[in-house]
Amino acid sequence: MVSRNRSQVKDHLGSKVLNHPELRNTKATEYMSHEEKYRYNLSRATAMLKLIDEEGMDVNEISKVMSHTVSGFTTPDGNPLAVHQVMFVPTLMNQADDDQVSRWLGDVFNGTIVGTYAQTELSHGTFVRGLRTTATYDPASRTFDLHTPDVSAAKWWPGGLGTTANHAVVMAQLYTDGQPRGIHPFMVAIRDRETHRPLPGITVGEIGPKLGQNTLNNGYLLFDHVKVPRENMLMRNARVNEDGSYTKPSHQKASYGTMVFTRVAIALDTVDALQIAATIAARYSIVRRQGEPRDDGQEPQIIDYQTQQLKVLPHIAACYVLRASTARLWEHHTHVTSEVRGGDTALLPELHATACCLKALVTQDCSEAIEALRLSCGGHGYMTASRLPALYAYATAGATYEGENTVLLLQTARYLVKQAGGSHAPPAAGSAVTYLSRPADDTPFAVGSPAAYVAAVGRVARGRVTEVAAALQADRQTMPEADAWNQSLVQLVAAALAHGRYFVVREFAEVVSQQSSSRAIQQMLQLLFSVYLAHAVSRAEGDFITYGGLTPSDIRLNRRHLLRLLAELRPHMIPLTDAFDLPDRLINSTLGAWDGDVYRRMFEQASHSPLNTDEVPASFHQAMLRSKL
Ligand SMILES: CC/C=C/C/C=C\C/C=C\C/C=C\C/C=C\C/C=C\CC/C=C/C(=O)SCCNC(=O)CCNC(=O)[C@H](O)C(C)(C)COP(=O)(O)OP(=O)(O)OC[C@H]1O[C@@H](n2cnc3c(N)ncnc32)[C@H](O)[C@@H]1OP(=O)(O)O
Ligand SMILES: Cc1cc2nc3c(=O)[nH]c(=O)nc-3n(C[C@H](O)[C@H](O)[C@H](O)COP(=O)(O)OP(=O)(O)OC[C@H]3O[C@@H](n4cnc5c(N)ncnc54)[C@H](O)[C@@H]3O)c2cc1C
Repeated sequence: MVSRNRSQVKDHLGSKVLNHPELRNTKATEYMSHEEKYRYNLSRATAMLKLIDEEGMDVNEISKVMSHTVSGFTTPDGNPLAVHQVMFVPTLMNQADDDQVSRWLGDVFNGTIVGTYAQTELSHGTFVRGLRTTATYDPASRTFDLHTPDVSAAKWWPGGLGTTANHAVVMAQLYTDGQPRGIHPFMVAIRDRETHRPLPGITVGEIGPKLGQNTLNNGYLLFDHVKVPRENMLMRNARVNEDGSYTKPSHQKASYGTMVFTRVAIALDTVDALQIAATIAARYSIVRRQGEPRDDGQEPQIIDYQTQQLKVLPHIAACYVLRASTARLWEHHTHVTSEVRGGDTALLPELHATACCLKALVTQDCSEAIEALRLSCGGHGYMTASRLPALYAYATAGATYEGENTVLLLQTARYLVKQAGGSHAPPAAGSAVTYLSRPADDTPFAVGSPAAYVAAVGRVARGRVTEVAAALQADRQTMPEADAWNQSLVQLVAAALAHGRYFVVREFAEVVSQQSSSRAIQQMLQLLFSVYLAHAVSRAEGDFITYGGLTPSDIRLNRRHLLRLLAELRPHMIPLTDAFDLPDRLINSTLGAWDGDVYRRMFEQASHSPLNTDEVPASFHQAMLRSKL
């Protein structure tokens, strides 16, 4: 399979990280101050960056060492250099022209330039066209004037901006020749390279605590008529010439390319967080015994409760299915990007539509799944030391950043309804939307046949898309476009998710059919796929009756089938999570260690509480006794 499926930690790079002299020794950060946590995470992030540079890693290797599996170990509270690595560097590589690349990349790679991607403003994140930071070109001085008109246009959120970056790619409204030209990227120095002080005209700082990822170092940034040389507009796509004349990009959304890349990376990466959570919950569900003793005199392992199996096992299947389909999306992105660089943008619209819906589907599924897995660990899952709260905080952030999920699903829906209505360029060979222009797959539904399930998932997607496309078309005859669109929003989102589900299951079906290494592996993949499919039907029974061709009796049969499959999967649960190849140091959970020694670990972590240092803490005298007086 694809490179991301190789062991991430037992290979050369993974073990380099785990055994690196500046990384191998970790500290518990729970009781550190905000500043101490930042310093700890930053120094580890810097060591990682040096390692990436020393090893000369390519993008696939970087994706492994930056993955949540590894970065949860290197930077447990959020990587202040993540946006530098995942967005700033790729933006320069893909949107700067060759001269600019040679001007900046040396300093980026030697660590002199540390950057961020500054797009979102206080009042605009989703609606990128509405950003209000301006970049006005003056041919006389050959400079852009970057300006923040008022506080609502302050940049707000960029990772690493708070106190780490000295440069930013700033997305701003370009004005040249007196004309607005839309959003363009500018390379802007924001802090002095030597002193790290903000440069004249720049106001910059950190935005404050968040649900999680507190050392991502998100920041704010305002410009007071900051002059930026003409050569600092990133010019691989659009250009502003010295006289102020403007050359359009080859694709109107070329400057959104970094967002597409990051959406693909997030989809791939959020599965890492799910794998960790699933491993923790699986191991804990074996160790934990509670309830009326059985014939053997022992209380039951909680995993033997049917309800617990439903809480845990489908998410293990999801790890396999989502990992494979997102890895294939990653490969597809690499292919389309090289075509776009060669000037052929034909595949870009569909890549954008697919990246949007997979990023949304995966972050939504994974954050819901991680929360279910956390609940499956009862009270102990609520403890920070279980790691489950932090994994949830990580996954749910992915539902908002890089395009809020509803908004992204609406982008996919826009593409799908155009395809269904024939108003878009026809899809290329191998496209994921050809099913919309073909008759529905009428393979009869049969419990136990993955192919029949996949066909039903396809009918749901097709039914959802064609129905909402027709409703939209009808409304357009009687009301303005924006009202017609708003009238269908909920159904559009459902259609895009259904399309995403179909994409995922078709990709996995192909992975299973291509797998040839052993019959046992083939059978296990089939079982995992069957669990995923039966669970997908059980989560959306109404859809499968309405559009998928299932009868109420099929639905009842599927419910029983799912529970039977879970019982079949249960003995394989530990090998299946062990196969994620996550050493204890990377899991970093009191509940999820390999040896299952949960209760000792819980006491051990409690011993670190500063409130346990003295038998009677000073606060007793300072607060409680005083309040009694
Ligand atoms: C060297 C490198 C190494 C690498 C590292 C490698 C790997 C990393 C691996 C692991 C790490 C993984 C994950 C990272 C983990 C953590 C990350 C850390 C922090 C997160 C950082 C977060 C950053 C951000 O959030 S940045 C801000 C993101 N903001 C958004 O996403 C805003 C969302 N809004 C939009 O994108 C747009 O407003 C819009 C919704 C798309 C609408 O745009 P617009 O109004 O301009 O367009 P229209 O809707 O009118 O559509 C017109 C037309 O354009 C088409 N379109 C739109 N976008 C695109 C596109 N991008 N590409 C192609 N086409 C596009 C649209 O479909 C319409 O087409 P039609 O007219 O034909 O219908
Ligand atoms: C942890 C984190 C890190 C981030 N890092 C960065 C970064 O490095 N750089 C950067 O530039 N930005 C960053 N962001 C900002 C992020 O990209 C935005 O927050 C995100 O794109 C969502 O935009 P918003 O905040 O404007 O949400 P809003 O758009 O205000 O969303 C609020 C609600 O409005 C709904 N809504 C909005 N528009 C529509 C619509 N057209 N149709 C239907 N519903 C709609 C949404 O669905 C949502 O329910 C980060 C955010 C977070 C949380």
